[in-house]
Amino acid sequence: MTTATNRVKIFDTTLRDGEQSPGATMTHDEKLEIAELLDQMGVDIIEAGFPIASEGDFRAVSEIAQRSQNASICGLARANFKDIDRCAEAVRHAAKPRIHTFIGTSPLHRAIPNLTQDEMAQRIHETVTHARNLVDDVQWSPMDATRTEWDYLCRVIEIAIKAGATTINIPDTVGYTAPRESADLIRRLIETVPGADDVIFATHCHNDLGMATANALAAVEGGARQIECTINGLGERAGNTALEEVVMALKVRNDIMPYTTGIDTTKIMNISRRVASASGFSVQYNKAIVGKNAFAHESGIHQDGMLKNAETFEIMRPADVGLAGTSLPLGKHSGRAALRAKLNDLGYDVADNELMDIFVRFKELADRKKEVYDEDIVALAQAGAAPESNRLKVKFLRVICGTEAPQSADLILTVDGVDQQVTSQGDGPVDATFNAVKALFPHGARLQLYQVHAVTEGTDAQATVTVRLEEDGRVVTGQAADTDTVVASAKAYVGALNRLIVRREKSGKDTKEVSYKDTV
Ligand SMILES: CC(=O)SCCNC(=O)CCNC(=O)[C@H](O)C(C)(C)COP(=O)(O)OP(=O)(O)OC[C@H]1O[C@@H](n2cnc3c(N)ncnc32)[C@H](O)[C@@H]1OP(=O)(O)O
Ligand SMILES: CC(C)C(=O)C(=O)O
Ligand SMILES: [Mg+2]
Repeated sequence: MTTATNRVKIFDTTLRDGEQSPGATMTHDEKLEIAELLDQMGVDIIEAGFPIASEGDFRAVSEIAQRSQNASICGLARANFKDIDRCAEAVRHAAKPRIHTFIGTSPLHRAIPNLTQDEMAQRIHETVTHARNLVDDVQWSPMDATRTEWDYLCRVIEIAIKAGATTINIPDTVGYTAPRESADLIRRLIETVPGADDVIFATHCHNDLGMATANALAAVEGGARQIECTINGLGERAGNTALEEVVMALKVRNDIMPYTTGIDTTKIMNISRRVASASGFSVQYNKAIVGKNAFAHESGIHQDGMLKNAETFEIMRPADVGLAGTSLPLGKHSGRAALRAKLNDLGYDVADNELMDIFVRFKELADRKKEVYDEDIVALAQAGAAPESNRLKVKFLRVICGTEAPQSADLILTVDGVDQQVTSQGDGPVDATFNAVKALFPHGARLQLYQVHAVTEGTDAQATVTVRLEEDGRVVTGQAADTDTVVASAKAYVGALNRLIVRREKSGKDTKEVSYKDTV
């Protein structure tokens, strides 16, 4: 039975082994919701808890058993009648109930209850027989199988099969094995143990050495037809095999691993997020399949490739795991192709020279900012380049501010191509800066509006500053964006003055009357 089929059963233990992670406890309602999602996504067996562990675990397993539509519902039990009876009681309402009983068979684990090999063998015979008298579907696990002596492992597995176990799970309890050994172990057990062909062999791997997924897949190649796993790889210590990883590996590399599962992979992202929020274990950004960056590309060369052909840098489609699409976040490593695509998305159809100008300012911004958001790009596109014809340009600004007044601003303003410098004081850094501008470019315009708007969230967000000036009925507005609010303020103010100069020229007013402060 074991290897005759290429269908691999998925046994999810998020609610049992996953919940054993310190700090990952889930509420009753969260467990019911996650079980429902697991059932809907096509998991074959849900290990819903350890019924003897607590009243809460018992209640969760019983209720999940009653509600489950498709999956077998399994509970865990130690090798004693009390645990097994409690487990049977919890799963009895399931359409397909399963008892999973286990005992540690390695020398280290045999020493804990201080049982001889014969005494433990006898205990296995009695407990599996007892479980099988209660339900038809019994899974037995020699805990720490990968550190159990070969002969003894074969002996106890044979006993469990003879006592009625229908699934033999081979746990790598402490994440000790490696892929070749994992495959060989299952293959040799199936070849050696009498009755092995009548049961399903399962693999249950932990990730202590980061090999849980590789070991589980290798076990399948060795003949295992059930993978025990958890959503997001949640589980004891470094976690268990991640469901999403083995399922997607079997799907994407079906050419070399021709096995199938019953999982609807488009439900992966949703359940991953739900488990993350219920357990409080957020998913690391670079986690395979479900990490925030698993389908995100920031580097220009990758983004350019993705825009031309998504297969260049993605081996699966985001939709296959339930994601709306690939994301091409803009950052310091991005190039023009992605910037243009983003501008187009945001409704800006820019000519090549405009793109070049925005790109230069975008790179300046990206060098200072962790992430460049859509709103930042809009701000860059709207602020526009300082035209070459502008008579005033902010070249340098340094402000001293803090609890001790007065605040001061050291400004170099390029006026008609000549750098002029002044240090001014004011009531706050913006006031000091505006005083400095006024000192270098005296004018009678009245400040009508000064407005600061944080473009995005975070302390490194760009500020967009709007300055509106009025002079002789002429109203001009300047706008600028920068991660430094005072720099944005200076640029917006100077931008408004440049527009004022243009308006004066257009209205025929002699600009010569504008006197520039002649200082260094
Ligand atoms: C590899 C795994 O994931 S194994 C599953 C681990 N999960 C858990 O332990 C979570 C739930 N556990 C619990 O709530 C508690 O440990 C309980 C309710 C099961 C037991 O609690 P307690 O009776 O207070 O025992 P405690 O946890 O201190 O020690 C475990 C006992 O189980 C025994 N034991 C451990 N595994 C097995 C087993 N497979 N079969 C029989 N007995 C076992 C130990 O020898 C020890 O027995 P002792 O009390 O006679 O010394
Ligand atoms: C209970 C068993 C199967 C287990 O979780 C392990 O050995 O890791
Ligand atoms: Mg485990």
